[in-house]
Amino acid sequence: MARGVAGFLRRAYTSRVRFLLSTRNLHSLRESDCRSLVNPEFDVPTSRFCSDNRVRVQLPLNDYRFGCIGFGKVRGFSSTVDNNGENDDCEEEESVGSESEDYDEEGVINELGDVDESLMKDLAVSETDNVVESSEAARAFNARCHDPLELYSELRESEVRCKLQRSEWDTIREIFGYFAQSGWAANQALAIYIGKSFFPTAVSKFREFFLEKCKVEVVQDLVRVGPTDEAVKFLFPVFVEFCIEEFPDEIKRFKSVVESADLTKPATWFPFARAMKRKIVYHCGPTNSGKTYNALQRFMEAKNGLYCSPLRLLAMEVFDKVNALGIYCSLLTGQEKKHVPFSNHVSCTVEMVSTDELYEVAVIDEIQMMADPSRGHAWTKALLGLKADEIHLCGDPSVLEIVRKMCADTGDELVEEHYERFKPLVVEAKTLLGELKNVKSGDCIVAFSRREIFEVKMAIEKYTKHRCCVIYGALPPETRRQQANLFNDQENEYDVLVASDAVGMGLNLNIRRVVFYSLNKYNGDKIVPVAASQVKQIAGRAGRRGSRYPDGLTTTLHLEDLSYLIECLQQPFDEVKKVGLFPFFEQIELFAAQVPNMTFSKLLNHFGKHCRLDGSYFLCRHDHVKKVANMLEKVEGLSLEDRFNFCFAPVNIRNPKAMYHLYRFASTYSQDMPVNVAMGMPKGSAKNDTELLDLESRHQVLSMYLWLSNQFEEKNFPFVEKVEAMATNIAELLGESLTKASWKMESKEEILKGQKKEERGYERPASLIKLAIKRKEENFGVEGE
Ligand SMILES: Nc1ncnc2c1ncn2[C@@H]1O[C@H](COP(=O)(O)OP(=O)(O)OP(=O)(O)O)[C@@H](O)[C@H]1O
Ligand SMILES: [Mg+2]
Repeated sequence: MARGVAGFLRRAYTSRVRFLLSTRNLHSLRESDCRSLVNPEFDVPTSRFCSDNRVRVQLPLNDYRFGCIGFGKVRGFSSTVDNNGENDDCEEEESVGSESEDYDEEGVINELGDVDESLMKDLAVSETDNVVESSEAARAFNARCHDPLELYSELRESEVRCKLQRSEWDTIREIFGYFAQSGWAANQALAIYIGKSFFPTAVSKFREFFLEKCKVEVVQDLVRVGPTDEAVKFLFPVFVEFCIEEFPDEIKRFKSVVESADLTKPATWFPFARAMKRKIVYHCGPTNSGKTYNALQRFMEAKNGLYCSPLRLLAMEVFDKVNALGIYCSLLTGQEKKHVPFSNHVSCTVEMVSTDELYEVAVIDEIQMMADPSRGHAWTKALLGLKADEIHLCGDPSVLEIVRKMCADTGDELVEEHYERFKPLVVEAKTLLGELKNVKSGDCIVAFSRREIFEVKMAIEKYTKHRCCVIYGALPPETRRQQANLFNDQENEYDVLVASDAVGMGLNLNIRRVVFYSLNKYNGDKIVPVAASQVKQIAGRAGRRGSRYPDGLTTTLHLEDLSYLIECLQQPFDEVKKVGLFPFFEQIELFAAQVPNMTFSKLLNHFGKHCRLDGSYFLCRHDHVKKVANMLEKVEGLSLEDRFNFCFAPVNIRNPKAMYHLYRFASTYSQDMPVNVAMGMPKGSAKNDTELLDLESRHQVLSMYLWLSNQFEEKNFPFVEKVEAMATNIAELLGESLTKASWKMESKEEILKGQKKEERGYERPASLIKLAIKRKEENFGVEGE
């Protein structure tokens, strides 16, 4: 018995046939009636009469069909409808080879690729309530046997314009207005490749046509029904016929666009991986349970292997660790390629995964990142595309179910290994009672903004004997590593770490206790509570096996945050329903050919609007790519591929200096000239926050240059060595600056000096003291911007 979408399609379809039957008597039921349901011109069904006087409609192989906007694997079904149209007499059967069983209703997606619940609702309503039959006016209307197809033919041939009264005219206008607003009709129209953007135009032309040609009695019947769903459902088949005849070019164009934005069945994008018999081992468990350790054991045993890391820092950590154990291993990140002679092992960042090489063992760390809204596609691609006999996935249980599903799709063998934490993480109920002077040696204070991090560091160093190292996202990995080493090393006075969520993934640090300074975070748009999964990840840095403090503790600075911390730690992992995807350049190129003369940013928008995805996948966010694309619009002479590469360069779009340099790189490149960094070296370490920010952004520019040098030819980016040396020096200066940092953070006014208000993006939270007072007053209200 078909379930999910197939069943749903069948219900929707049967209901439609029933509707048709309810408007006609048996003797007038013809093949063309079925054609009004699904048009053969668009590869939809063939229909025929059976000898038992029943009409059988066979839906052939196609994914995008009338009556349902389902994409994907449903290969077809047949529906046999009894001539009296009654439910009990309805016989349904599934065509041979239907794959509908493993499909679910999530596969019903709209033009934007989201599940369209209104469609589901609409169709469910048409199934259960049979609106047509429930309405008096509609029944009378149907009784008059307006066959939509016949009506259409009549309208086409008619040359008389009927005379309408003012009130009739108004009602008809309302009916067409209602039609144009109908989500149901817009969704249904997609099946004949009338896109949502074209739908209103099509309806408006249809109205003109209808009013021009229609017979007065039909109009009067319609007026009686009024602007209702019944009227829409009656008019729709006529509209379909009209569109097919009137807009063949638009339909053809939209069909090509839709087909070229097809992201369904991503497993089939990697035929070599599909040809292999891969074994997937899922190391599934909470933080600090030995997942990565065990996967790496297998990696090191193999004759060749690939380790895919979520962070450059972690890729470096594995690179160092594995080489130290005598296994030659190279390093590959967007910015650096360190080839170790005779190495058969590679430690890389997940974005750098090559699906061309063959490996015995590959490790994909933090596999739950497949669900990351922006970067998820890199993990999905690695899992689907890696050519490795054995792939070890390390991650929490949130993606276990979807990995099972993906393995069933790819035909890979899945072995699950479940882990428990080495030691339970203990929550300290006392908290720091709002006083940073209560910090202890081995504490890691976690804050979610750069300003908070420095305020905490300054306060601790001013009021206690402790010294602090800092780790946050804008620091180069080399500096983060230097700070982590400084903190891990017991031979110095740096015994407290102040960090952002940049410490959250996989790192092994000598942390005794993780203290959340706050549990709110700016998400690029507004301030929101930190997600439970992230809280767990970060808290899981405390008490790592083999560290100085194998018993982990966690708590908050403020007592009022404690309950949220406990809630997060107790929450089971949410099951991930969808994982990220993003098109390859070749797919974008194919799509671009269908929509010529479109700017790159519009092209990406358009792709996002029209792409088709299976129910288990979502299209990753690419807002920052679009922002870069907009900026680079003025740069002429870049090929689509060049533009694609420049737009994906790692750049902080809120940093005008970095954006300026990216623009300059692209325009120099477009003139086929060697790209230079055109940036001097600072004289020494930073003496204040402005200088520190300057060092950070200089490093970001250099890092971007190195990344681009790996995407383009050497002749275009010839100064790699010089830039590498500069980047190393700046990372060192940053390290020095951080260890010496003791300046007062600048006020908001000072920071804003020379910067327009709207450019500053994130408004940093108030100072430590002000924030504490505010919190007490508000009793931990979540603040938005
Ligand atoms: N069998 C083992 N023998 C010795 N040390 C181990 C063993 N298993 C794990 N460790 C050590 O325990 C620490 C945590 O292990 P690991 O990094 O593998 O945890 P994890 O489950 O991957 O955590 P996370 O989810 O935070 O990445 C590491 O320092 C690792 O070297
Ligand atoms: Mg790990």
